[in-house]
Amino acid sequence: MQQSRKPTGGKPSSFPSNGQSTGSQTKTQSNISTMFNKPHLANSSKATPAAPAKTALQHRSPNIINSNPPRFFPKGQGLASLYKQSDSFKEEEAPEATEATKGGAAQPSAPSVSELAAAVQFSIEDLSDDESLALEFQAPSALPSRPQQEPGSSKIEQNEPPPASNTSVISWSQSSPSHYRPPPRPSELMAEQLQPAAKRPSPDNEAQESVPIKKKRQLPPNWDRQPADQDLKEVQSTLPTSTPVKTNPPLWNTTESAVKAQKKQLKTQQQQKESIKFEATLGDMHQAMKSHVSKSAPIVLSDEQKYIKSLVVEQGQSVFFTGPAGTGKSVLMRAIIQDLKKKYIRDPERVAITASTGLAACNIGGMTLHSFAGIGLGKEDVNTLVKKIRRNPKAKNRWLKTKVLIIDEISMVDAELFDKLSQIGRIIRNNGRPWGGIQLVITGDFFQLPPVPESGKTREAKFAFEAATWNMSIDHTIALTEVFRQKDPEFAEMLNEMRLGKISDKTVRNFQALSRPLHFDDGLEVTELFPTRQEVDSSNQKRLQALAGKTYRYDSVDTGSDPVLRDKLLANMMAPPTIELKKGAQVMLIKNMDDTLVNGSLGTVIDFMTESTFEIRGGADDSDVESDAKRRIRSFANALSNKEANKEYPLVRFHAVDGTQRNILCVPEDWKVELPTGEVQAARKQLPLILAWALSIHKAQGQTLERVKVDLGKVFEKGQAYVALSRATSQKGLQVLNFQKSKVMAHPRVIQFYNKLSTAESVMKKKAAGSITSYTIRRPGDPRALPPTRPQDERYDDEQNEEARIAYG
Ligand SMILES: Nc1ncnc2c1ncn2[C@@H]1O[C@H](COP(=O)(O)OP(=O)(O)OP(=O)(O)O)[C@@H](O)[C@H]1O
Repeated sequence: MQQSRKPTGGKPSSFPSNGQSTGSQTKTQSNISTMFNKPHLANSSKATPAAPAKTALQHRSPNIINSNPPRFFPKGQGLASLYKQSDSFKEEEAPEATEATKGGAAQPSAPSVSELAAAVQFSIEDLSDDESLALEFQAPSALPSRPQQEPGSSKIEQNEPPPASNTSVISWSQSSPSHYRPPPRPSELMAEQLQPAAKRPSPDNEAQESVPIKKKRQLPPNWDRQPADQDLKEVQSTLPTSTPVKTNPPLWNTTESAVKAQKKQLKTQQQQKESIKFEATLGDMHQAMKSHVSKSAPIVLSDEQKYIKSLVVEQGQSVFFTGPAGTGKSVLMRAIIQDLKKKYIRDPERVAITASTGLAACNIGGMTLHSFAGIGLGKEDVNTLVKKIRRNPKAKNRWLKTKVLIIDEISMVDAELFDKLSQIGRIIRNNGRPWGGIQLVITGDFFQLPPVPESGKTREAKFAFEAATWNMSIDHTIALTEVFRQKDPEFAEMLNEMRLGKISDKTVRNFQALSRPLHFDDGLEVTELFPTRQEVDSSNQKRLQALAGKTYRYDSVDTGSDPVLRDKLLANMMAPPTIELKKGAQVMLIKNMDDTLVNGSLGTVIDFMTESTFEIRGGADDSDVESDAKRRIRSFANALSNKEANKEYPLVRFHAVDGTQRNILCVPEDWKVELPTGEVQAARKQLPLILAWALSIHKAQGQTLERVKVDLGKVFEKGQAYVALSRATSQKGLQVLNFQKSKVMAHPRVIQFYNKLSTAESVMKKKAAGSITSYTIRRPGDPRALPPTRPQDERYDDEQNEEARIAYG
């Protein structure tokens, strides 16, 4: 979650700092490079400044509120404008209003700004209490014609903003010239989306060419209705010219009955049009929310990260990159995946994305290693498994097509499986190289959670690095050394000692001092981490029951062609099948929204409301809404015939990583497990939230948490204590109960493995290979990379394992 690092300077420690200020972002590095006995990184200080933090989401998304009121309505006819009355026109003109202005007074059909404002302020409810008002409604025949303007001659074109990036905001006053055209017909819209941007016919071609090609967006469902054009005309007819305006009095028939009849007719027509308009705008709104929500500001990779990415993507090397918690392994893996997808854009099946567990696989949009391989539980011998795969055309095809295999959270893959898969690859692909010549990209930290021992087996599972084929499968082992998660170098060092299982007395005292209770007065409570799921569920349920008020239940919508496979794939998904919430519930966001609202952000449910209500109220508390606006909210909420549109969703006050509080209406999001071809095997639509008073350590792996409470008395597995405590970003936000040295168990064989890396580093140092801890291993017969001086005994072998086991008991 933490993205800023402060310069610390000072003397080198086991986490020497190499901070730098990068633009608006101040950075602190907690460098653990000394753990690998290497000098401090020289190049890492050249990191490119981070991209500007603001995103479209903060300004435009209707379901995310920062300090700015929401202003999103693509066609300039949004609910917000109705609520905000003329204010919205004082500050910024709606596109239609601007269009009218462009036309000047000579355009008879173009309404003035004040007419537009009056028109959009109009509400059905206004009619019911205005008995004395006599109106005549005249349906317009068409939209106002587009004024003929020479390019560059109009005020608007002169003031046109620079081309927007796909994350930048185009406010109403900065709309692209294309926005001033009448809305396209659905068929045109569809054709336009299918065409390459450069070929799109447009009077604003120049402007369009400079705008990046947008992601193809689905049309709102109601646009498919027949006859679509008719509906569109109806919607268009409700645009400013269609609204009866008091400044244009007709010839009145002033009899009471005539007035009543006119009012009734007007009301009916208006209701029909409002309803159509609502469906159109809500459809758009849904789409817009999706597209904004999924955007996130890119993190600028450090030099270490860039180096590894280039080894993988440009040089096609098999790489295992590792490093302590918070060094950006997941961030790097996501960047690598993105680049590999681009590299193999013509044949996406060349890249297989996998992880050791379902949860980890979901986090990177992949499948489990077992599923990829098509081996079921994989307990049989290699020959039996090969036969099984050959009977499964999809699995066989995956093995044959894959060029790059991504494996995340390798610490939970056991050596036996690693060797079996390597052998299977050789047989199925008829290629004698490990894994049949597939390029491997592996990440994880063996000091974190270990492989789960098979039930019934007495033997402790072996780590993947202990596999016989490990060394020959990997070209480079690289350690990331720059800690991003913890800003405080002292805390980062305490965690590193813990990781290595070598805790000094000072660190013991420091951790013991963290047993005090945490108090914050911003309403956000501490997340408690437990080793088992049962403890987590019971703790969360107790807290939920203790809250007064109505319970809101949200069931996921799960899809997938094969129900058995679907359920299996969805079983480990972070998004739960059902979530119950109440006002006051503490929740955690489980999707990245932008650079400050990320997977792991904590918040409190402060209300429940529909999307349209949220759009009008801007996420404000009831007390902030004027009574007139409330009446309008009710009016429009009633106008929504769509059941989904009336559904109430939780409004969550999130504590963003930049210290701000942001109110977000959390609507369902999509999670998919898909094959590289894009075929969806399973999908879940659910709120991006889980209850977060308590979390399991297993689920917390990979997360960044601001406030954490851990009782080490309950920890039973090696690596658990380190995973739990290293989720915290600072000592200030960490409470540790029952800290004992003996509870912090680093696995001796893991220590030994990492010590080997530092030995390798000293060899690599001689090569002056730069700042990266890189351990290059030669494949048999491969003359590349391996320095001839490297002693053979650097390979990890079973003899050494045995020694280590004896030495450490
Ligand atoms: N290059 C970077 N610049 C700024 N922040 C970064 C960078 N890389 C990672 N981070 C941030 O550091 C934090 C930890 O990153 P990440 O989760 O990828 O680490 P990790 O090594 O995978 O941790 P863990 O092993 O605990 O899962 C995140 O908040 C992430 O946004």
